[in-house]
Amino acid sequence: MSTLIDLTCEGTVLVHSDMDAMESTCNELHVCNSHKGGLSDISTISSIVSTQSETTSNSGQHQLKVYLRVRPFSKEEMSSNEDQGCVIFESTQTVLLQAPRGSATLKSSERGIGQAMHKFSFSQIFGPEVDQANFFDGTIKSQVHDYLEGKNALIFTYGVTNAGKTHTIQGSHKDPGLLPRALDVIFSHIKGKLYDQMNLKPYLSSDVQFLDPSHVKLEKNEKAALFALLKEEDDQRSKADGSLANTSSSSASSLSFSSISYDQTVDSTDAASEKFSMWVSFYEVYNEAVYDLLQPVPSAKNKKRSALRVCEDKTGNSYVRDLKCINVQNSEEACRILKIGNKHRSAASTKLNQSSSRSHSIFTIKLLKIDGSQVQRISELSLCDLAGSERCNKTKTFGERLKEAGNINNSLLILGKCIAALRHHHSDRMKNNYIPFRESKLTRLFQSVFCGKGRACMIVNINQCASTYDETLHVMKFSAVAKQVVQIIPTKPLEHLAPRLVGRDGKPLVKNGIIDGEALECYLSEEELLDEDDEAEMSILPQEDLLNVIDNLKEKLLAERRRNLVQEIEIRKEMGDAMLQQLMESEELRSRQMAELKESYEEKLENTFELYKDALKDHAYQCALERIEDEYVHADEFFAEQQKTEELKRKLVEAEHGLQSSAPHPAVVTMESASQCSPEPVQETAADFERYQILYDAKCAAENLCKKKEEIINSLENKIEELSETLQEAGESFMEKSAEIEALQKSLAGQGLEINRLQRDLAEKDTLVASLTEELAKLSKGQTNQSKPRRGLLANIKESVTSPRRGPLSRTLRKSVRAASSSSAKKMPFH
Ligand SMILES: Nc1ncnc2c1ncn2[C@@H]1O[C@H](COP(=O)(O)OP(=O)(O)OP(=O)(O)O)[C@@H](O)[C@H]1O
Repeated sequence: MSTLIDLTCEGTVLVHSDMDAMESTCNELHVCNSHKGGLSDISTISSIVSTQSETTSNSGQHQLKVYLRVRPFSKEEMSSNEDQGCVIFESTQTVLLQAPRGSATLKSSERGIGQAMHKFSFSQIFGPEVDQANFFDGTIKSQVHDYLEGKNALIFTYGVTNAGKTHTIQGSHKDPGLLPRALDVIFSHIKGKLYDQMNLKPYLSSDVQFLDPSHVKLEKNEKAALFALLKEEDDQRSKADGSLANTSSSSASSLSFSSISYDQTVDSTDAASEKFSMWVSFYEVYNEAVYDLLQPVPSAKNKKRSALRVCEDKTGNSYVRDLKCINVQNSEEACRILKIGNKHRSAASTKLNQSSSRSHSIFTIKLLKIDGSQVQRISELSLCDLAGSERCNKTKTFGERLKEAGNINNSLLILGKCIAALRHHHSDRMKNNYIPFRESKLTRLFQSVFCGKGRACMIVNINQCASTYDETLHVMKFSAVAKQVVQIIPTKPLEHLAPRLVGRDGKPLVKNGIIDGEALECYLSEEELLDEDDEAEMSILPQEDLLNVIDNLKEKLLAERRRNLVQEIEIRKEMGDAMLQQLMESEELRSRQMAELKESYEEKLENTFELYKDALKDHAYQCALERIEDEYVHADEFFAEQQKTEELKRKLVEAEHGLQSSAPHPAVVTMESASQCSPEPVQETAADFERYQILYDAKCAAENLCKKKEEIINSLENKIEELSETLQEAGESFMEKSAEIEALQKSLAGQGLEINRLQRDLAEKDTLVASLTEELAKLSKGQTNQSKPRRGLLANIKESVTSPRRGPLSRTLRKSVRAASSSSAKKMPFH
């Protein structure tokens, strides 16, 4: 019976002090479950998570909302037997995953590693029957309302390729997804309150720039050029296709809002003088580079798109430098922007999805609330369609696709690490928990939201296909961790979150309500800001504190190294076991094959021998039969004839005797001599003569018959002689065949010897495997015993800190620590 693993908040809570929680095996989880009561940290986290409401609490803590969307099977999937009941809906919040036949999960569970069934819980689960409208209502609609009230939000989809992420975010012409629906709600709210000028534009992460008329003109031209580009491309396409229909590979390329009705349910308390200005941008993170999707793609083939830089402003919030931000006046314009961006998005056809998004795309909507000439607030809503989280083998990725997959996996790995670290962050804030936001572009862009600038919400997309079960399980484990993230959002907006009005040069225009001509150089480039900040941070710390920091880091590094070592040992052990198992299996297979081969050869040889023997017998028999048939005389007839001949011979002898005793010769007896004799003897002599004559004739006939019979006997004797010759020939050929058989038997014996030799080889290989295993065990033992810390990087750092005479301390220290932490982080594989 399969054991169930509970990944719900109420059941097991994943407990990992490190960031490799994504790699939690089912075994570990199962252990957690069975020792629930024994681990204090489990119950602590569990109580925080389970008692805390998912909605806003008084303390401003929000559990990250994680929604699950299960897409329906396609016709092709149904016909290829993908439906094997892998996903079982338990309730609107819990779902069971059952490993199908042939999946790696099932195979592992059969070997005693992990379980075949897993239970997961979500904020809400949406089955295949849920349409786009209901999905929007049940997920981000309330967040869009909050956004209209000035709260920032980030919505991102996560899942393997072909799971329905793009469908969820963008949807199709007939069935629009979250983004068009969110735009609809926003525009219905600001309808009639649109700020129709373009002179107030979002600047950096959360400020507003005042544009003079010449720049407003530039903005207008840029927007017109962008829409003209779309028209041009559409015209070209329709010329090529011969139709006006847009047949872009992206499902959302032909979006429109025709099927959405404006939602008027948002209560508006805004004053009549209040206006709204809306600006959108659309960009992608592809192969760890950021590209503006609203930037025309260079037509020349050898010309590359120019990548944009991710920078941070004074408040530490990330923004994409030089990203186009377009003012939109209605939903149709926003839709056209989305359409343009989709055309430039990096998509490719993979084995699993005809049009697979190979990048993370982010559509950002910035809403400015303007009262008179004052910008009261700026809020930001971002919808991120992450690239598929699949591993390379499933998608049959090679070359450029493989590089993409590597980058996709890496950024998702960092996202996973950040989420795993954030999970403990709310309860562990004072412990200076390191969250590796800076390790990927994607997480740098998400950082400010995860750190309290707004609310994040994750949508997990899965399909129910048996063939992608293992990947889906991985996604679900990721989401189980994400669900435990608690965001702390200040109930009152921080001072620095209020937008500042700046000029074209980025200098603040208003100070205490008055435009300040003495602008400050406060928005520096990323490097400048970072270097200076870090220098300051390090140099102002007293030496003692620095030593404490070093000790702390050293401890972390040691813990990291220990964990890596344990992981490595486990991997090595697993590999060794797998190798051994494989060798044993192949040996068994080979010896079985040998035995079968031997048996089949013997059988074949025996059959051939029997065949030869039978053929020989048959041949001899046939020859004999043919000859006998030609000359066949029945034995009875032969004996009867022989008897007759004997009888005649005997009669002849008797007649001859009779003749010799009565007269000299019947032929010389004359009539005179006959008349001289008494009448009685004369009569007797005539009768005798007649009798003798008859006997003589009979004798002659018998002699003829005998002659004939003798001839027959002679011919029979000849035949017998021939037959014995044939028999002799057959005997000789039999001898030849026997010799052949003997040779075959000898070759069989030779093969037997070869088999013995192979078996000896196998025995040698066995010994080799045993010695390798022993070596592996020794190696593992050696590594475990290698606890003695080496005098490494941190010791040197520490020494350099304690020594006052050493050079520029802070820079060296920072670089070393960065290098150490990045190298240790690199050692931790996500997948
Ligand atoms: N809820 C749904 N109802 C009906 N069809 C769906 C649903 N979700 C997805 N699909 C269909 O499934 C296919 C794959 O979806 P989609 O392209 O959105 O996947 P994806 O996860 O974005 O893939 P990738 O990561 O490769 O871009 C599409 O044909 C889409 O129309």
